[in-house]
Amino acid sequence: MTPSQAPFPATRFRRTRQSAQIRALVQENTLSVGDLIWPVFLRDGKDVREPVASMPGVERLSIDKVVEAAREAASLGIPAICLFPYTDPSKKTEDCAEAWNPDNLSNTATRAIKDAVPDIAVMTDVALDPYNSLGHDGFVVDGKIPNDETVEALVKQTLSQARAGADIIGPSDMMDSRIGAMRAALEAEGFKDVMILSYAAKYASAFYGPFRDAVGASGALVGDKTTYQMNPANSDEALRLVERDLREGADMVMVKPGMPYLDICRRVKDAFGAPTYAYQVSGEYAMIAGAAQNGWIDGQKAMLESLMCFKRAGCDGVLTYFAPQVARILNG
Ligand SMILES: NCc1[nH]cc(CCC(=O)O)c1CC(=O)O
Repeated sequence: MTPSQAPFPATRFRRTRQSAQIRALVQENTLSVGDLIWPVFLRDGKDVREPVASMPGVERLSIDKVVEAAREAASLGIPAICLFPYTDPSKKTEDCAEAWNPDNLSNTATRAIKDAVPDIAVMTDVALDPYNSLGHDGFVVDGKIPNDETVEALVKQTLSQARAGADIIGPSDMMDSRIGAMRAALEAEGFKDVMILSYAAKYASAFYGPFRDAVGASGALVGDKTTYQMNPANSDEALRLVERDLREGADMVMVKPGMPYLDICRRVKDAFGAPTYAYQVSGEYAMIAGAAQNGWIDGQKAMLESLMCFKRAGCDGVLTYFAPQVARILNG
């Protein structure tokens, strides 16, 4: 499209900005509650709400509390909640077997939410890091992360989540070929309607720091994740990964982190037109919430602006820790 306009003064751009009513008429994008996926942190116990120090306003919730949270989210109109477990360190092992335990925290919470709150979609996380004593998303063998052995484990984890009732499976591990393997296993077990939202373009990012605190993986992690997560310098590679994952059967794709990667969101949406999501990650949340707490920015305005920008960049939706807060504002 080539924008065309008459020269000044026939064209005065400020004419279409002169009042709230006129600005509303020419607004190109909208943010709505239906765009939100709410990531929440789980922990064991009962009646527990435990603040996450590096994410002001975010708490780890025991299962009874997460059911309450899901009920509230559903009543606000939030379509999906995404579960991340804080695993007791005594359950973390090098073989990561807790990841596919049918009764692990994530699967137990999924069943509890699906029972009590049928009208919210449950998304789960596929990766070994919450269960790995070495903190990586895959197995660690001789200091390396073996791809194919890890994919076998991710498939077991996927099936345990589908059996627990997960609606959307979110592989965040960045192993090659996992989408195809997961899709085939889901199909073979009759889970034809279980969706896959692939973390297709996931970058090795410093913005995940507070999340690793929240799930207790910071202390455990040996080394970094640069042999499987993407180099922040790359953009063409993101398109190749998205194409690969769509061809393997992903229903939806994600770019992660969000705000520093809006150019990737736009390229992905333009190139494939697939349902495209961004993850406004823990460090992005912490920057806004932390600055707001100090009185350095208007937290509410910054939150709304940041989320609108994802829509402008072509995203169909956003995973954001701000979901309930923003839903309350949007609902008036
Ligand atoms: N499988 C790990 C995982 N899943 C979601 C996040 C980050 C989310 C956030 O920072 O909010 C991470 C962190 C990582 O890759 O180390």
